[in-house]
Amino acid sequence: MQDLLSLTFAGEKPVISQGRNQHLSWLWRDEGIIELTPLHPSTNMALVVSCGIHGNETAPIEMVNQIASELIAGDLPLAMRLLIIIGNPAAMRENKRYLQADVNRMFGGRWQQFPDSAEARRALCLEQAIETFYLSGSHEELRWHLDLHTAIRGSWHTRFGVLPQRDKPWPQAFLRWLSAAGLEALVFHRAPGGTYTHFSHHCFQANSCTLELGKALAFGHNDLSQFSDADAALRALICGQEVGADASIPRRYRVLQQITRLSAQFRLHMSKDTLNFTVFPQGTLLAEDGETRYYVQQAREYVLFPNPDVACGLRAGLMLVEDNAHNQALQLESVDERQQAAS
Ligand SMILES: O=C(O)CCC(=O)N[C@@H](CCC(=O)O)C(=O)O
Ligand SMILES: [Zn+2]
Repeated sequence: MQDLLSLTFAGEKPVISQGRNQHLSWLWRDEGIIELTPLHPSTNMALVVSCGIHGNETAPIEMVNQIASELIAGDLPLAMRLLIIIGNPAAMRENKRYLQADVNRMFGGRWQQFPDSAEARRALCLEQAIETFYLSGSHEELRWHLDLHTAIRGSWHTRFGVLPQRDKPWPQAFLRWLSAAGLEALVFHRAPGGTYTHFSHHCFQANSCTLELGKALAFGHNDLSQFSDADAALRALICGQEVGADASIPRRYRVLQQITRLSAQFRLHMSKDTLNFTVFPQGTLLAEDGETRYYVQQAREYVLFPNPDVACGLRAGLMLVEDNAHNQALQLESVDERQQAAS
């Protein structure tokens, strides 16, 4: 089979839509969606790896495509059922985050608010792909979903994870894998949302994480060596190998407030160069929108995903606080120390 990315980019299906090698059988489920089934499973995990939910976030697409090619060629063993997804092929062809509306705000049925939109149809297709995949396994299967993205801006933490809202602690094995993937920070949402990881976690109890790997660049301009730990951890997971326990422990942040763009009057008081995880002191005016003003409430808050150009009603930024009381052995210096040193 021609590789997943080339076919998806060309809007084509493989001539033969299924096949097998000494390790696995594979099935082309839909545009950019391949299901792989091991002939000799060694774990009871069902793993979804998605990328390209935003069409211009190309580094994870390149990384996942390489792994998919090796699996299909029989060069990589497979330990578990695996669903590989390129999320928004139409936007990917145009090197755009989205064409009409952000697919990663549409999950959990929110796509119904966008009648006649191709991206709403894709969101429904992506929901159904996960549902079919998870529900076709046994009840005992351990479900994981890794949704690979890149950030629009540079970040004080180059690689980080964003976890959906959950009322109990995340399993240690999952957190250990996220550390092994080279994530410097983990951000914990405190409210439900329309992302793919919220959907897979809340509807199917998957261990789900949005991985942010560097900054969005066009195909061919990515330095994948920055993500070698994530690549190695993904390959180890897929092959059923344990990841090492010697990785640095990621710093933890939780979402304290969301800045929402309410109207055309919205003004974000940050420069285009403000990095993710930049710290702001208490009382700073962050944004205003008519009568509504957003201030830093706690002694210090860190901004994530500041973006004044989102559609009205959507997130224009998140404000975070550090949450590291439990972390006895943090090996990374805090971004405050690095920001002080840089100023
Ligand atoms: O850099 C940005 O502004 C956005 C990068 C991105 O696409 N992030 C995801 C995070 C999803 C989550 O909260 O889990 C998104 O905005 O959809
Ligand atoms: Zn993204």
